[in-house]
Amino acid sequence: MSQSLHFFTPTTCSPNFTFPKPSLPASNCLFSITFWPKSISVKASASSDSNSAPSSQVFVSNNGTGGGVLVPEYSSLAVADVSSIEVDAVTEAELKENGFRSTRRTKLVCTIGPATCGFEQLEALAVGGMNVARINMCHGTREWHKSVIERVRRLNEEKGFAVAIMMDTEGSEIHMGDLGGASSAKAEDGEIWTFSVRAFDSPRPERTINVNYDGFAEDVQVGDELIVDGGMVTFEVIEKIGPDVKCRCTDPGLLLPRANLTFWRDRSLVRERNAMLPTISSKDWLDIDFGIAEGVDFIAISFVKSAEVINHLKSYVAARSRDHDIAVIAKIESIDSLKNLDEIIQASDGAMVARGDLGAQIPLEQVPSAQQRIVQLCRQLNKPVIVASQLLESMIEYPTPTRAEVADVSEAVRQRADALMLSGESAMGQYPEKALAVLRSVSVRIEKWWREAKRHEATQLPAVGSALSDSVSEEICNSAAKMANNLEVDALFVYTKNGHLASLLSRCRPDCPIFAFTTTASVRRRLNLQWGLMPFRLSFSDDMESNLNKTFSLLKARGMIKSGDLVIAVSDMLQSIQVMNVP
Ligand SMILES: Nc1ncnc2c1ncn2[C@@H]1O[C@H](COP(=O)(O)OP(=O)(O)O)[C@@H](O)[C@H]1O
Ligand SMILES: C=C(OP(=O)(O)O)C(=O)O
Ligand SMILES: [K+]
Ligand SMILES: [Mg+2]
Repeated sequence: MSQSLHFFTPTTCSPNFTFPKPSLPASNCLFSITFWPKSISVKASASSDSNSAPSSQVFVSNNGTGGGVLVPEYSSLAVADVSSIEVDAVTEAELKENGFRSTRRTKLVCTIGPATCGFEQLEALAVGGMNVARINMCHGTREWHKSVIERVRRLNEEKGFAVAIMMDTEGSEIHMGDLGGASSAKAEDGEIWTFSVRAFDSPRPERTINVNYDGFAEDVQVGDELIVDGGMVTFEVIEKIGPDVKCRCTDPGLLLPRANLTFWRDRSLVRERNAMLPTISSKDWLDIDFGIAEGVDFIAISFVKSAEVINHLKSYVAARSRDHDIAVIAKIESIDSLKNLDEIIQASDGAMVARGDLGAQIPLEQVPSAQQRIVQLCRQLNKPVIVASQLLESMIEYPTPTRAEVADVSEAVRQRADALMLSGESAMGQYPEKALAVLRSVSVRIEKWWREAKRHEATQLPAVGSALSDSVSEEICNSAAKMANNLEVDALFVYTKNGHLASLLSRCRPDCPIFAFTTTASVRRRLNLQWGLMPFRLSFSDDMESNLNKTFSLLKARGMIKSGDLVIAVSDMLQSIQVMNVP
């Protein structure tokens, strides 16, 4: 026997629309609930017939201009063409082997570098759970990045993955040159190194470092502390000779190509000049044009200072990428981005807690509270959030993580961030797949622990949109997620064209996985960054009865669901909630 609950929202109907009586008995329908502007009426009906006789449904169009009655045909569980739903083999295997409950909800982003740029290496990462591949425009040539994008795309096409591409801009940060081809250089305690804006002949003279910022020698003062990569190596400025700045190493360590540089005076970051640099440099604009032309899914903007630059970029992108949306992610990695956090996140399509540079700009002990604040705010404003940098730093060199790293990953999962990111671990480390496996297993374990402990957060999610139709969507998703937890359903199904309803469900962080059905490959890839969403590509109609029957038969044919599984479905064509057992 199956059941269904319908929530209808006549408030968004045209004025002369009249509601027909539901024709009963409906196929899988035991209850229908209708939301009226001032009252709620509940109708109950029962059917012993579990064969799929369709029900009449009242639907309300999502733009609030129309409505009508759908009487689906008696077609339903016909032979399914199992190829007409796109899902990757990993999700499929995960569902078949472990069932709904144990699927991973936290998404994983891998930075692609020399260690992972080959097709087989990329495939291994996709099989290992990579949801988003990040290319960092600080490093490598555009041709190199183009080849990575092409390989990921081929992987998606040939193997059914929905790995999204995130392009990360260089930004106007001050950084070192590329060490003349060396993979690293060791700076020892007390050594004198020269930092200069002069380009050196190759081979690079010993203990010299090129700096990309012309104002460098002018800006630093004798006595300043020069911090490489947020503290991997520290120098003290001892002398300035024209364009050359002589520094003594005070904290030894490994210098990596293009490592970020900050300088501190009297224990605080010198940022006056930095604040004058543009967020998006001329080189970044060329990279952005490249990203648009290549059809990347996300553009992450480094060193965002204000919402203005996000709005500027979003309108630029919207005017140039007509055929598919590119989401703009704000990287929170500077003092200014923390100051203007609310407006920046409000303007963006998502955010990244870029702890690498953030930890070089604020005292390290303030990074955890900043992370928590950013993650919470993103959740409230319904924007996906990525926790990035040094999650498993030691795994660049070693095959197992430190206990402290596992605790850090657990904390990010416990905060219910949408995604975790690998940087050097996957770009140039010795154990990219092992690092990914650690993120995967820690995520699954902590998520399970959270559910078992029934730690549903008490936090009330504030309203996101202001229009009535937005509020209706939010209420539907909040209610559906709550019902899913209370009824312990196996899965939530969401049918969404632009992905909005899926993100609202994800925001509720329900106990069960969310199967998100969408019609385009680009929306499917974008949804792959969001917590708990399993994105499928499927063509569907405005007729929910036939959509559900089609989905059930396709998923059953692939062994991803079975008769009797309890499912709650919501859709953005028909603002309703339906509860049913898979027939
Ligand atoms: N496309 C690339 N080509 C060469 N090396 C790369 C590339 N992407 C990343 N790397 C290497 O991986 C390291 C970590 O990557 P990431 O965290 O993205 O950069 P960064 O250290 O500059 O913040 C980089 O420092 C660099 O050594
Ligand atoms: C993710 C970060 O940015 P990038 O790796 O580009 O410096 C960071 O600073 O933490
Ligand atoms: K970057
Ligand atoms: Mg950074």
